[in-house]
Amino acid sequence: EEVLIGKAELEELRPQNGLEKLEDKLGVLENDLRLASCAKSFPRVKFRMYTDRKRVLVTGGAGFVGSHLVDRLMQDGHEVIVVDNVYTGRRRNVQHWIGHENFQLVTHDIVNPLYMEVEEIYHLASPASPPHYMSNPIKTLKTNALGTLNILGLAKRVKAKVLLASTSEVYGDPEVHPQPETYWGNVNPVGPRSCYDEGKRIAEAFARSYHEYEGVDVRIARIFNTYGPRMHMNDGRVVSNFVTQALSGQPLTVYGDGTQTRSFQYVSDLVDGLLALMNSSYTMPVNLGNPEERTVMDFARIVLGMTGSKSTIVHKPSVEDDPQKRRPVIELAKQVLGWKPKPPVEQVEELTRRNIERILRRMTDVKSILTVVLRPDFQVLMSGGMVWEKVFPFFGNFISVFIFLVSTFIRIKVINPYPSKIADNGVDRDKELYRGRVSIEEGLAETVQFFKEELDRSKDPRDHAYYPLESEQVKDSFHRADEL
Ligand SMILES: O=c1ccn([C@@H]2O[C@H](COP(=O)(O)OP(=O)(O)O[C@H]3OC[C@@H](O)[C@H](O)[C@H]3O)[C@@H](O)[C@H]2O)c(=O)[nH]1
Repeated sequence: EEVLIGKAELEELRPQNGLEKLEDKLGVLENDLRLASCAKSFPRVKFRMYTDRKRVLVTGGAGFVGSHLVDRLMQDGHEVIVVDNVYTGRRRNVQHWIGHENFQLVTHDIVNPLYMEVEEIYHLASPASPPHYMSNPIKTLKTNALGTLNILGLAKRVKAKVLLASTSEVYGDPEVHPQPETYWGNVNPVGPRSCYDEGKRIAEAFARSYHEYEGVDVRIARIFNTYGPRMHMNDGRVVSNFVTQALSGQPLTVYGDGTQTRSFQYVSDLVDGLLALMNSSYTMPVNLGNPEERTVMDFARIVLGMTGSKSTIVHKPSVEDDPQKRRPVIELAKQVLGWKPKPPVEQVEELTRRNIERILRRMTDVKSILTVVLRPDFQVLMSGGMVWEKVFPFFGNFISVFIFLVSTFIRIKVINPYPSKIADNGVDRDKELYRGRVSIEEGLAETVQFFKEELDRSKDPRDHAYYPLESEQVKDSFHRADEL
């Protein structure tokens, strides 16, 4: 009987025990869930062992070019330290990495020395837009001269490789066209642009001297006009000005007669070039730019066409010392880096290689065929008719042309003309990273979409985006902060 009672009691206890355990477990799960919902989700990064992971400093990493470079380094699994005074750069450009264990944002002005242990330095810090760098020429000179000195000093101490972001402006208003690296340039040393072009020229001279006399491993990139998402709306350069003006119905401001030329490269091409240069062993200057040259007037028309804007074009007085033509010779980059901006055909080949098998595998029923054919990259494939020729050897080309036309129409009219955009649900953080585009039109489409979102955001009173150049008081005190 005793045994029986014992059993009964045990039976009574068992479910209760089980329930308690279950409750405990639920509690733990609940907590996990709460933590998970608070936790920030980051774009995916490659995993690297610490032996294989580099510590990389990017000065100016919160800026337009810097932040795209940071994206690539982070995605590649490296540790990235951004040093930026967030003067013309913005926290928002790297917001999607803040809190990531591989990422650190340090607010610091490189005019003052800095001490940290790093293996590679991309030295991009400097205002780059003419109205910005002219707004305080002394500050611009100090950033490029003292700032570069500080960075080279740091590189020397910690034996880091350092890449200097120089500029096509070292060629001044060129008398040689297009410009090879061997051209010494035509710069006015006392003109309004001298703070920037002479600033960059002294930075190059510092870099070369540190290389020759101190053995610092240097790289020098002469960057030509670059555009893309994350340029600031009030940046003042031609791309951001024209696109913002076109989108808000303002007249496009062409300085002078608009016959001056520039060659525009999309930012992802530049990032490819910077990474290739760092990984090379070439220590002399290398041009990085897209040799496709256009007049400013042509560019205004392209922007009007792209945006479908009814804006007019007005002419403003020409800018003093404005270079009249600019186009890079990129033979050196091709030769020593194996780099050139990606032309459409190369991208198509790449897409073809990567996608053709996957696409064929997926086409099993009507729904899956539709899902696939509405993808923009698939449409690129379709135009060649390669896939359909494989499926239906005789009608292949007709089918491909038909599908291409219909799907392009649906994508543009019904779905979204700019498909790979920032995710608005905050789940797919990968989409915050901008991808390379296949032509100036597509690059511009990405840029236009970005500015559309910026314009909407700027109307939202909850947007606290802080931009020093827009506040007179901050601007003034900022300029005086390191007065000599
Ligand atoms: O609203 C505008 C802005 C600019 N422009 C013109 O468009 C051309 C391009 O001007 P941007 O201000 O975009 O750039 P710039 O080519 O003068 O300088 C650039 O050169 C290379 C980079 O290294 C530098 O960061 C950047 O200063 C100039 O001829 C300028 O006069 C306009 O016609 N209208």
